[in-house]
Amino acid sequence: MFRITSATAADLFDIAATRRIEETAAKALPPHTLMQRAGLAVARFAMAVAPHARVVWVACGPGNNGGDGFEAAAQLQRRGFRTVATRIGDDDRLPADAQASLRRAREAGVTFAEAPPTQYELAVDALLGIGSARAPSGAMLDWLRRMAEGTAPVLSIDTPSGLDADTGAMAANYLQADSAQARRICLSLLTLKPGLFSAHGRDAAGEVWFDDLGVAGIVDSPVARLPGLPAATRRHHASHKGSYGDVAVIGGAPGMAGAALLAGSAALNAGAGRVFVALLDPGAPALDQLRPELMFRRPDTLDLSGMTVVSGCGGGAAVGELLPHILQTADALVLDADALNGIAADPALQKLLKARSGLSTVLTPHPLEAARLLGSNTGEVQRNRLAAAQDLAKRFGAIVALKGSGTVIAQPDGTPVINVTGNARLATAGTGDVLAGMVGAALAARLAPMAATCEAVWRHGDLADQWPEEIPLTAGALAGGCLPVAR
Ligand SMILES: NC(=O)C1=CN([C@@H]2O[C@H](COP(=O)(O)OP(=O)(O)OC[C@H]3O[C@@H](n4cnc5c(N)ncnc54)[C@H](OP(=O)(O)O)[C@@H]3O)[C@@H](O)[C@H]2O)[C@@H](O)CC1
Ligand SMILES: [K+]
Repeated sequence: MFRITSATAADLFDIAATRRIEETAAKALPPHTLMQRAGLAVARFAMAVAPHARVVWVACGPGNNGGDGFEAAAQLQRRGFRTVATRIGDDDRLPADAQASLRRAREAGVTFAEAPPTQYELAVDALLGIGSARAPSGAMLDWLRRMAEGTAPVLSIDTPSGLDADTGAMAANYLQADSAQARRICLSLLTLKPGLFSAHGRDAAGEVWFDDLGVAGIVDSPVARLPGLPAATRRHHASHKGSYGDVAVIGGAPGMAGAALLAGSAALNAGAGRVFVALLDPGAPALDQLRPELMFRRPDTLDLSGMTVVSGCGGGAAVGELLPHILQTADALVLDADALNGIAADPALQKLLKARSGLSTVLTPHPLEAARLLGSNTGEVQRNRLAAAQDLAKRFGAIVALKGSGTVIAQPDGTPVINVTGNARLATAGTGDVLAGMVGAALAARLAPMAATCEAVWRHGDLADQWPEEIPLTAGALAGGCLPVAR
């Protein structure tokens, strides 16, 4: 059993694969073994989370997730914890494994109650796991709300109830209330699921822990993976600024120069050899006094053929006119914000983007920009972030970093990555420009496009995670805090 952190590299399996893995493992073991292991793992974990609990409330659902709950309740009761179970569902409709665990809970002396205890020190959510089929309602929803709004920690078995383990979508968001305050922990069993790390998954699951139930040697294909720590890249002593590449930031229409400067300064701090800034505002000053290293050029004077171009960044509609040239000549390319909107609105630009397939091209849309490129809407994108990012990557032959809670990095072929660094403090203007600049620097340093994007996204989120609480996180400060890709 271990905790998932930003350093964890791991495969993620969808519900279908998890069921296949469970079936194969169950066949190789005596009946009921997996559920007993699951219940024991949960009970041990519960004791570590709340060692002094006088009452543990276990809310059990009508399927095998509820079975894991009965089993955990039995184990806790046997270890001297007063355990109160509330349950949804009829005895005779329970799956066989769950029926066996229900009997064991009764034999162990677990208290079965109609309503939750008024006082408890730990709540165990065993209502729904990967079999969640619709929005929780009635007593189930009441209990989930009560847990979320209580002060005792909530331990979700396998998945938070009602969460789609494939997508992280929540059919009924019982966490939306401002009163939701409980510490949340999820113990994922057998496999780690992508929905725990994307969309609503992060908020619903809280801390994620994993127990493989002793089932090793999984042969199924993962649907995504957690990337783990970026590989450390060393700078050779005999290197020069040319070794780390040129980045050209093209953006900054009138009134938006700041976006381009943020991307430029992030690229510089992230280690690019030289950074050129081509502002689309003819009246913009040709020097940043605070960053004299940034070299200002007119967009039409830059030879993009040997450069990594970062485009978008406050480019407004003006960037659209330059995009045909950029798409056809940039050596490596990061497209963000206005560049993506320009492409979404123009089939000719889409054709030019597709024609770059095989070259280094990275798109960094937020969900609305992704929706425009896909011709769908934000709700649709958020309902299945993995699928949306993969669809975009395939459609345009590019690496796609779909930003948001659990940024998804997809490639045209190959397993996508879900990034686990970052937090809501990044939800402020300009942080996307900083990310685009960081990706640009990583591409300019000749990292492969997928690795460059994963690394930049990880570092960008990690900066926010390490940010001191008492210091405001602004995009400018974030750009200033970037560390070089290679050190
Ligand atoms: N077998 C084993 O040994 C092991 C099993 N494991 C555990 O099993 C879990 C998967 O079990 P599962 O397949 O039974 O699904 P589960 O999540 O319990 O729910 C299905 C039930 O809920 C019902 N239902 C659905 N939505 C509902 C709603 N909104 N409101 C009310 N009811 C709703 C649905 O009813 P129906 O849709 O048929 O009407 C059905 O009755 C997995 O997550 C893990 O915890 C692992 O520990 C490994 C060992
Ligand atoms: K659960």
